[in-house]
Amino acid sequence: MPRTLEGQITMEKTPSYFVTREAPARISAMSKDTKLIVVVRDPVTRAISDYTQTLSKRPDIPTFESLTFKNRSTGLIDTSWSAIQIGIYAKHLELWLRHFPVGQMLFVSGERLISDPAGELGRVQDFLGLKRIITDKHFYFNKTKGFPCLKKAEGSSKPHCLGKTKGRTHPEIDPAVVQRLREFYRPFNLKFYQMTGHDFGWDG
Ligand SMILES: Nc1ncnc2c1ncn2[C@@H]1O[C@H](COP(=O)(O)OS(=O)(=O)O)[C@@H](OP(=O)(O)O)[C@H]1O
Repeated sequence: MPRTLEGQITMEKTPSYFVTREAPARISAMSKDTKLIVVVRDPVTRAISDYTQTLSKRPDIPTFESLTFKNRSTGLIDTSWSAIQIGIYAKHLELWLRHFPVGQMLFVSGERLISDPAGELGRVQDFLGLKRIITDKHFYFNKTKGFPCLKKAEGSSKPHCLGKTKGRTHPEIDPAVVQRLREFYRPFNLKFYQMTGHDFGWDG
């Protein structure tokens, strides 16, 4: 990490930190005052999104349905498959809470980041002790992309949407498999809501 002067904030983003066992101790050893921001979305949609990303690079992989189960007839989920394992947020969070107080972590809703980006970024700015510079007026909904985009990219006067790798169309998944995954995640989600003090609304 670069040196940070008084009045500056240094930010670092890596999707895998949250699920890397060594990360909490290492980050705490570097600076125990580090503020942590975690973006989470419905773990079922997350798993399908993860699969969609892999499929785009390796079109020959087995179906989502077959990778989900250790044994499809008994409904036993393969929790060693990373697309499934990453969504067990409560388990990952337990390891972080051994090193950081929960108040030093902000959990951003991936769903609200799409439905109300300015609102969710308002929470981020407050958490970081920043003025609310980014507001509703910075965003518009791009119908072609199907997502909110920036009216002006930084240092430019042109609108800016995220790239093609963000917001891909997901394949159709057998509804029974989706239902089984919802059942599987439910207790972990409820635990996660308790731990964070925030109901993300993934379980109806
Ligand atoms: N504004 C906007 N535009 C496009 N996409 C948006 C936006 N806000 C959130 N998202 C969601 O971000 C998802 C991709 O982010 P990732 O978490 O995969 O990114 S990363 O790999 O962790 O960097 C991506 O997931 P998929 O839809 O599954 O592709 C989007 O749903």
